[in-house]
Amino acid sequence: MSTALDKIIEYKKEEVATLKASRSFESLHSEALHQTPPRGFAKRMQTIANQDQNALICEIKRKSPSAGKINSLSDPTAAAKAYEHGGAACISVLTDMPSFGGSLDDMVAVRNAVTLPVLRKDFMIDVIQILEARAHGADAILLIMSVLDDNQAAEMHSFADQLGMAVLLESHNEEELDRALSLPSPLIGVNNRDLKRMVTDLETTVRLSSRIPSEKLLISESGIKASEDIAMLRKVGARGFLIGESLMKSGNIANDVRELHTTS
Ligand SMILES: O=P(O)(O)OC[C@@H](O)[C@@H](O)c1c[nH]c2ccccc12
Repeated sequence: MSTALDKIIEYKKEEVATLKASRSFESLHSEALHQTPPRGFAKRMQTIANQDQNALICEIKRKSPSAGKINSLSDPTAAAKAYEHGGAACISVLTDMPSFGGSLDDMVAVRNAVTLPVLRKDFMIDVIQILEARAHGADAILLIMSVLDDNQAAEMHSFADQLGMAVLLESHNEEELDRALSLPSPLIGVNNRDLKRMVTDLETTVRLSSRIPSEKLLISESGIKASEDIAMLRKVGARGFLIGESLMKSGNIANDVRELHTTS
């Protein structure tokens, strides 16, 4: 049976083919090299985590396969500024249009509106998407272990390294996590949401946490709504948190970010 994730990967392959047909690797590469330098995404996450505080990656998204419509968000920069004021470490912007209603234009606008490092959140299956991300100013990318084999993950990781970008490695089970841990990035995301079945369970972070060595930063992703969630996840060592839906639906984003940021 094909899952929501399978469908996304199918149209990503088409998007990549369209991109390759419209842009040469060389011209995109030169654009990427002429961009404003990357902001230190991993450094900022680690500095905050090392102070025993919560390093929040706050996310901009309009809709999702699991939640449906979240926020019509006529101006994503207003939310981004509120994230910054509330004390977010970094910002993630969904750039996938069909399933999440986002775009590279959103990401560019957000990055121009804040001083925080910005992650291009999309389904990366080819190095050209990383080049495209940097050419639009992205400071970091997400690599989802379940959609990449070891060779692809290693190749894409080192390509991002060469461009000076940070890499957030996402896993959802033991096998994916062990593969992520063998790569150099310190940013180890555990997605509490099963992208195949679209069910979310914070216990995923709890279960996988013991496998993560102390030199890596555990970032718990998805389904985080309240201070109690953060307090529980901190107990198993998480100091990084990726939060979207609950903040996008908040009536006072900056306040909510501040509360989550300072939860101990
Ligand atoms: O909106 P939430 O439940 O707070 O989750 C944010 C983020 O973790 C989620 O958007 C996400 C995590 N990994 C992904 C991969 C692709 C798309 C989306 C995601």
